[in-house]
Amino acid sequence: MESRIQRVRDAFASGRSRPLRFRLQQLEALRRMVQEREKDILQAIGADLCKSEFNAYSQEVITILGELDLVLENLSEWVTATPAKKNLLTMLDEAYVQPEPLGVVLIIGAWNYPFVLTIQPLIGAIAAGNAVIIKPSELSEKTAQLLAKLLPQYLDQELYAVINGGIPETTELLKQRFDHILYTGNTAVGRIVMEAAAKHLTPVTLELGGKSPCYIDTDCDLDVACRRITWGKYMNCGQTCIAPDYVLCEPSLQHQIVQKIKETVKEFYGENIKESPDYERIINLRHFKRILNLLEGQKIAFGGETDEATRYVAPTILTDVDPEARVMQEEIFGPILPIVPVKDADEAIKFINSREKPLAFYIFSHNDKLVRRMINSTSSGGVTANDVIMHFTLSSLPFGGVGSSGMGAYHGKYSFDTFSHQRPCLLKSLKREGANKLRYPPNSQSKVDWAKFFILKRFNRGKLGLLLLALLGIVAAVLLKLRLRCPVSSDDHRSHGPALSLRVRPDTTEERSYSNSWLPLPNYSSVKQLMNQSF
Ligand SMILES: NC(=O)C1=CN([C@@H]2O[C@H](COP(=O)(O)OP(=O)(O)OC[C@H]3O[C@@H](n4cnc5c(N)ncnc54)[C@H](O)[C@@H]3O)[C@@H](O)[C@H]2O)C=CC1
Ligand SMILES: CCCCCCC(=O)O
Repeated sequence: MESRIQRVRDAFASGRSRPLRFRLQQLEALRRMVQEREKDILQAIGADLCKSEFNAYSQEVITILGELDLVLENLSEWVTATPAKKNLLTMLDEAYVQPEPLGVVLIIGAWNYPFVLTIQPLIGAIAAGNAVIIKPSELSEKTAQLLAKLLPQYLDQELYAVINGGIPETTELLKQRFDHILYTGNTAVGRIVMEAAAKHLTPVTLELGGKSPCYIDTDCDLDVACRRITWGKYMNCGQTCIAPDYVLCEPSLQHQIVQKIKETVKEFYGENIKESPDYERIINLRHFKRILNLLEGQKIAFGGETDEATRYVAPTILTDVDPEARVMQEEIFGPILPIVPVKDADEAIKFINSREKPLAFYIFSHNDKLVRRMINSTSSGGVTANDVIMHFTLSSLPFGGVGSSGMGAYHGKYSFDTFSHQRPCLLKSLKREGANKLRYPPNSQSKVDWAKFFILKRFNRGKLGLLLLALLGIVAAVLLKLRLRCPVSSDDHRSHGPALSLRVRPDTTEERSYSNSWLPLPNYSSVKQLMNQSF
């Protein structure tokens, strides 16, 4: 394993993952893979989770194709250095922030959406110019095998490697040094990952789980709310990290909610749910038994049927659930929806805040003020109001947890940022040494005054020189502003302005032409004179 990772590290050290052109090529190859091998991908997901091709496509493949389109369209902008604000001391220098790849990234995927949860972070890591070790979940075995077969056929084999295996292999993998680890899975293993990462001071993104609450207000269209909740709760047989875990509502709503969800389940999955191609199964026997245990001693208002042979658990609703019950202590990750009655929204807020911070929070209400109040009085990885799951699908939003539901975020530009180091660069010239005198010893009150002026923009009114300098500074700033606003002739070497002169892409680094001579400071020599007099 060590030598495998070393090969990936060597490939990264060769520098070939860095040029924008290369990154785009790899991402295009990945898109080709998804398009050309769509059938294989859908079949593997289907075999792992008993999922129809339609569902595998709309829950997983579509997300990846959308993410690839977005990244391919925007990457050239994201890799570009951003000019940074300067102060009086650095106004003649160049200051910019250049995103750079971190190095070798480890991506550990989970089984519940085995394709999207592995490939979506991979897209971000490639986009940011990294080399990647991909460790798919061993529980979604078919998808893991397919990824190990397909990715090397389309991507650079040395830079991107798939390592398959179970806990022993992952444990071994975690002993190695990486430059970033993105782990998706349960909170307990999240701790193991973070501990292993700490040994190498490796930064981590932890995409964990938790119990995502769903508050239903009395001022709400219950038909719509229950349809959306039914969709998000029973999709993938409840095995969705941001599924609404439980419902909080006033006692009077309980019965209606049960009725409406019951009707919707029939509408979605027909009379015989077991026969529905849209209803999945629990991933394995261990999880099946775990979910069964959660039902013990509970009031089942709907569903509750199970079949061990096929790992079927019917869409189920529990009512009047005691907050201390086991089903309210751990993430359910199955098709069971407990309803916990609360007096009102304030009690719901207290309830949520008394527990670990969840991955998602959902609120259904016509009352916009209440929606905002509940958002502002709670904390969670993400929020969707009047729907569930949907914030995951918007790649302009960062996706991730907070507190015990995780740390860091990804999706779209946020993935690029997660896998990049934002490198601050200040490029000075060896000239203009006079201006630097004030920071060299021996120090004096006069130098401190100058430093105050340059850095804090404060000056001692008693000192005429400084006052004059302040005026000059203002004149310089006004001139600078005017220059930025006014069009300049094309033969003027200063016509590019600061923003353009700083737009650098990784494969065109050699073309850097940031000239800092565009900055007008006609009074520089008088400033210098003044400074020299004063020191
Ligand atoms: N925040 C998010 O984006 C998501 C979070 N999740 C959370 O993941 C959980 C379900 O996934 P799991 O059953 O944990 O998935 P899992 O059993 O597939 O484990 C995830 C990964 O951790 C590795 N792993 C497992 N045990 C390990 C150990 N002892 N040491 C080292 N590595 C180990 C596995 O090899 C696998 O690649 C739920 O809590 C769910 O909420 C799931 C999907 C998305
Ligand atoms: C519609 C696709 C949702 C995927 C969400 C991934 C997860 O929450 O486990």
